Amino acid sequence: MTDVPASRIRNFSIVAHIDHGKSTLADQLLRVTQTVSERDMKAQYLDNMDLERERGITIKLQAARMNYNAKDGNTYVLNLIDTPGHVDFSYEVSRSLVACEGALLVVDASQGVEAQTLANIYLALEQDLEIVPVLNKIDLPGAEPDRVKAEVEEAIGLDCSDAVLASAKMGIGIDEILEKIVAIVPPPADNTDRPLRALIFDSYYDAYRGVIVYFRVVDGKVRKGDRVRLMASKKEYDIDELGVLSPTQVPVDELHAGEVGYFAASIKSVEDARVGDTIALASNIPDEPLPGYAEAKPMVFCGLFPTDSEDFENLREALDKLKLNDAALSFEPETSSAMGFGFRCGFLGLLHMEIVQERLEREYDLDLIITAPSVVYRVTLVGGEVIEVDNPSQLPAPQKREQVEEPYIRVDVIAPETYVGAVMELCQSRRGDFKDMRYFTPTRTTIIYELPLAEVVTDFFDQLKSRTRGYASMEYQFIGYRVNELVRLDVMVNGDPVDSLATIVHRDKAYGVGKILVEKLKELIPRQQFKIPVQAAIGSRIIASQQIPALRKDVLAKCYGGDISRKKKLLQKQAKGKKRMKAIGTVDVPQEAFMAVLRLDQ
Ligand SMILES: Nc1nc2c(ncn2[C@@H]2O[C@H](COP(=O)(O)OP(=O)(O)OP(=O)(O)O)[C@@H](O)[C@H]2O)c(=O)[nH]1
Repeated sequence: MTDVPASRIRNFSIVAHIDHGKSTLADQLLRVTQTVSERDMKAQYLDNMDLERERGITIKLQAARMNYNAKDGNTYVLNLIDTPGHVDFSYEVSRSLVACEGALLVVDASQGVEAQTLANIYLALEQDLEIVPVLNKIDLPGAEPDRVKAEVEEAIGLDCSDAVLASAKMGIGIDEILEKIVAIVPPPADNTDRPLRALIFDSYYDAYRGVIVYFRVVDGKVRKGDRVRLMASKKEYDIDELGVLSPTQVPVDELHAGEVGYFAASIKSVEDARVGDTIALASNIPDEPLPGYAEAKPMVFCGLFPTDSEDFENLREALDKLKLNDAALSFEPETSSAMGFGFRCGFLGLLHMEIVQERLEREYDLDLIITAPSVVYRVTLVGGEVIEVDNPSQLPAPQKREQVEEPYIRVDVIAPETYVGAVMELCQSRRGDFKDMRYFTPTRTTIIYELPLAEVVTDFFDQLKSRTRGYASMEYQFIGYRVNELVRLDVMVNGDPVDSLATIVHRDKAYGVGKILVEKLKELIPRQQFKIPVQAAIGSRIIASQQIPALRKDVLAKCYGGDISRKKKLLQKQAKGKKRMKAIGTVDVPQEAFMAVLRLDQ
């Protein structure tokens, strides 16, 4: 199985915007090459996590090896390396692209170029990959292949005269795609004589065999039983099992330069075999690792607290388990005066955060209070020391600090031109700096802004979607830290400061935010037997205040007459609120209150 010459190997990935049909096309390739029998063919074979399937997004990338009998009479080994499609994971996207020589660019012929089409294709072009353009969904009545071809040419500068017109759903154009892969994607360089260097492009934790490492051999060869060194982590292991992915794991004895496969070596956690690391032979370590290893750094943090403090240990266990399989997740214990014991967790981005939260609740049955996400601030203290603050309540007092810097991102929004005004208004209101706007067709534009990440981790994406009726797509990229006039806004409930409600805001926005925040909290915190003051403060200065009136005997009394639907709504609201509450002093505060700061526009 491994005696294929490099000239008969093609390594490629598929890049596409979400929903443009990447998984459906991958299924078809597996089907047509008979890699997976019709009987075993589950829909969307490559997306095998439940959560992924439900959300219809690809999170973990995977690989599949296919044998293709081409029209030239030769059999080729095609390695498909699946790339995750979402913005949070662009680091993983670029790792998997490094493992390839070419990429299929899949664009929905009824939709056209979207933000992630552009972001992913730029990553591919940066790696000098050969691109095979594919216009998918040509079976749809709304498909406009000629218009979309022109769009791709204009936006990316890629010749589309030869683009494949395909329908992954109907199985149209699949043979043509396979032939194009053989013709256009270059074979890997035959570097089998060099010392082993292989790139890890994915890994996952298996309870029985330890971490399964997916890799591409760039130089040299690797055999079962070899002792390997992971160059970044400097750890060494003996390979217990080596194999290829077709797409189930099939053991082999040896893999050489250009091939893609997996190994197991009783590695305890994915942290020890991180994506992007270089595998070498312990007995023959090359001078340089493969380029480009960078640790994925958490950008967004939030607090996770069990509603029932008895669940703290269960939460720790659950996080430990998730961490085995997710090197990018970070967490450490956090003690909050208001919330008790919990964990401060770091994520690559918002989607990553949502997925982890959902898993904890779903797979581990934990009832959690989640605090509003925060970015990492860089604070220079008086005296020059620089510290990182990922928890607003820990921002040192003004007299102790010299300056505060916050992370900035570049956001590329693609939208029909009718929504340009709406997009710009949103970005302006989030402290954005306008950078550029470009029409790539008479009716579609890219709008580029630089924005503080903190303004985007709130409800930016939801707002963008609702203000453009779902027609805009976006992509973001971290560009560095900038100094700003930032202050900490504290919140007091019934006179007690609630550290988990503290937030960092721009000085110019502090009054507005404080005012709306206390109004929101007044709505969200259920009435109790006594009056509850809710206040927002900067330092010792109260800048806004509201009072939650004491409970009347019958909460439904205020619903006049027979307005049953309003009554129902109120009861539902109460039932929902009851589910997740945290007692802060004598006041029960519901989950929604901790997220109130994110929804100030509504
Ligand atoms: N009509 C039509 N629908 C298609 C075609 N290809 C895919 N679809 C549908 O488009 C939707 C999205 O397809 P997927 O293959 O899940 O898209 P994807 O790009 O893998 O999405 P992510 O995994 O989220 O990145 C599904 O409902 C598919 O059935 C096609 O050629 N024609």
